[in-house]
Amino acid sequence: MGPREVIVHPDAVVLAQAVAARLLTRLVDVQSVRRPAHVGVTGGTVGIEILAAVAASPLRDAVDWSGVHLWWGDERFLPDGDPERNETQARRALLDPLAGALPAGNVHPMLPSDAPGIASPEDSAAAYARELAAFTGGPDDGSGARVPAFDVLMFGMGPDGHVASLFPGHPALGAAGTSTVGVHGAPKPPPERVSFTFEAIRAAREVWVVAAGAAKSAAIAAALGGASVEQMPVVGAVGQERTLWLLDAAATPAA
Ligand SMILES: O=C1O[C@H](COP(=O)(O)O)[C@@H](O)[C@H](O)[C@H]1O
Repeated sequence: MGPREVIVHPDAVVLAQAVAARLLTRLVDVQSVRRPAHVGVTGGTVGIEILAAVAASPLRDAVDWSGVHLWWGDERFLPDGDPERNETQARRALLDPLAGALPAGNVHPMLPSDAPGIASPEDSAAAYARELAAFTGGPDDGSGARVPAFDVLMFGMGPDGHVASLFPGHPALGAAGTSTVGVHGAPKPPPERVSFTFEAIRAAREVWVVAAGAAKSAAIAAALGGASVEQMPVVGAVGQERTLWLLDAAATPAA
């Protein structure tokens, strides 16, 4: 695992455009050497702006979307189509514009609260763990965090330093031996969520943390200053090959 790289862009609009361009370039590069590519997208303000910027970019046609699988690092445990679901927002921002290019079978949302057989965040988490394991190749021995080797796993960060739906001091931080965890009592609504575990996150080739706005700068300062994962979960989001923190100037603490 390499050192964390911090890249600062002037404002949130440029940040979203730059991350979109970076993502599209990464996909083109990956597709020149292997297929399929696996990407984890994020919800949140800047996360959805990035997806909209991807949809609006002429570079999107440089990617063969039939060779890309899209996943989510966390989801709000709500009914299908709820406007607060990360999936619903991503469909509007990116998936609907890509319809026809990105096969429906390549899109892997976490199951909503009203899906058949899903009664709890744990049910949805378990279903997602099975879906992830099906894309790892090799036999499923039913143990551990079995995930595809994500080419990019992207996360927003809350003002409290949460990443995915792993919140400071929350029991889900310690989930082990599995790729996903059901979350109850999240301090940010809705309280019930489904999240990747740190084991799943740390298996990614590249982890990108994206944050914009002055409300994030105290958490960034604490994380860069050596806060623990328990205090600032974002510090636990580390990739195998690369960890990028992509910030705007307002989120960047003064040197
Ligand atoms: O609830 C969530 O929040 C975070 C960060 O959101 P932001 O609006 O402060 O950028 C997001 O990354 C996560 O996916 C989402 O579920």
